[in-house]
Amino acid sequence: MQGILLNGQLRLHRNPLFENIDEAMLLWCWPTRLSALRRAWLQANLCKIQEALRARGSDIFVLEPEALPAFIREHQLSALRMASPVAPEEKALAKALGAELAPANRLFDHREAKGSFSQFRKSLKAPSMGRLNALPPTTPIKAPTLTLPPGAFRFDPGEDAANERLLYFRDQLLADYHQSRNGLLGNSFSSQLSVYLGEGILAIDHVWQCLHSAPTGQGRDKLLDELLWREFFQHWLAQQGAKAFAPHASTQTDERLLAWQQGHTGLPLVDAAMRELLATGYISNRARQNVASFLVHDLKQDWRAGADWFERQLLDYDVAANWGNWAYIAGLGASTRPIYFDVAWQSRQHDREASYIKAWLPELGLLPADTIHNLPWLPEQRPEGYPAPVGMADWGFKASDPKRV
Ligand SMILES: Cc1cc2nc3c(=O)[nH]c(=O)nc-3n(C[C@H](O)[C@H](O)[C@H](O)COP(=O)(O)OP(=O)(O)OC[C@H]3O[C@@H](n4cnc5c(N)ncnc54)[C@H](O)[C@@H]3O)c2cc1C
Repeated sequence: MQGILLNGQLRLHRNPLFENIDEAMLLWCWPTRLSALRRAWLQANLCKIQEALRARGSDIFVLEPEALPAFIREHQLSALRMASPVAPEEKALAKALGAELAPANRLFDHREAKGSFSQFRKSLKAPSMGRLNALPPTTPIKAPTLTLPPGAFRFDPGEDAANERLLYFRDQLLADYHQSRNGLLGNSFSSQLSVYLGEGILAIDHVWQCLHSAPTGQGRDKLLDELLWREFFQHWLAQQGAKAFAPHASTQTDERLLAWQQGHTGLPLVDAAMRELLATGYISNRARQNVASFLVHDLKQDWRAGADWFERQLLDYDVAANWGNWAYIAGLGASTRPIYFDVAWQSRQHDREASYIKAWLPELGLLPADTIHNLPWLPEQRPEGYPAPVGMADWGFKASDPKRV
């Protein structure tokens, strides 16, 4: 019998891994680097899919990665099918296991992504829509029952919840997305579909088709563009291979990395975002850009330490989107010019009333928004318990090297 590894394609519907297979052992392997929160989120999604698979006479075996070879031997699996990987580590694993590769959660097969995003975008025609409605194969042996982790998540787990969010976003939020997308606080400023796309709980072609079917407008066009950014990084990483993880000029990390990770840098926007990330496993794109730029360009820490931290924390972790965006900001990726986010300016621009900052940093609750944004503070303005800034490259930015945003 064959084995099917569901990593990256963790869903029942439109799953190319199920094509032309009636009986198979369905497997899923834990990633190696992840926080307790991300593990719990994945476990909640695995519980959902196990329930749905069992209702169809199938099941899922969840394994630690080192147990996979023994499992294959023990159950005498004749072959292993998995989604075509993009990152070198997963490619090596697929090769070692002699896996048969099925399409990954992408809109296009191999595309050139060597130049800029706009060049990539211009080269695209309409994405190919899979017409897959293969049923999951039956699994003859019952797997251990997975237990739902305690506690609630910011997002509802499972394929049904993912589809509900997709439709809600299309019908209620998409039209204004071009205006709301730089928001920081709440669940309405963007689609928040990344938490379902990361592990393939939603099929990307289904998402594309669904959002494309909405009335045309700036919100819809901007969102479709973002899906192409996702696509761009997938192809970029596949082409870069190990080069995508190359060190920067700075390979240092020091105690400021820990201050950044824990949200104790003394820069309110950065601290709010990093504490939100720790608490919920998700932050907005605007927040990600700011904290990444701050770590690399202001704190001069090794960009890979930041990407590695995000890898562990993000519920929506995606190897290509994460490492691709980090490299991009560091100036090592698709853009060779580093991108510098002026956190003080960004903070005023995107959190005018400081409501995001105050939501995550209650110790700043009594400070007027103007004071919060007027950085650097005088020592007497800093509330007790809130740290002094651990560093900012240049409070009054000179128009020198990195591109300022
Ligand atoms: C440093 C850094 C690390 C990131 N790490 C990840 C990651 O691990 N996983 C991840 O999915 N995204 C990552 N992103 C991209 C982006 O921040 C998230 O996709 C987005 O914030 C998720 O929220 P959303 O689904 O509401 O996005 P929306 O704004 O609603 O966008 C819709 C979808 O488009 C795609 N998308 C949007 N922006 C980008 C982008 N810049 N790059 C690639 N795809 C994009 C995502 O699939 C997203 O779900 C990262 C960005 C930065 C700057």
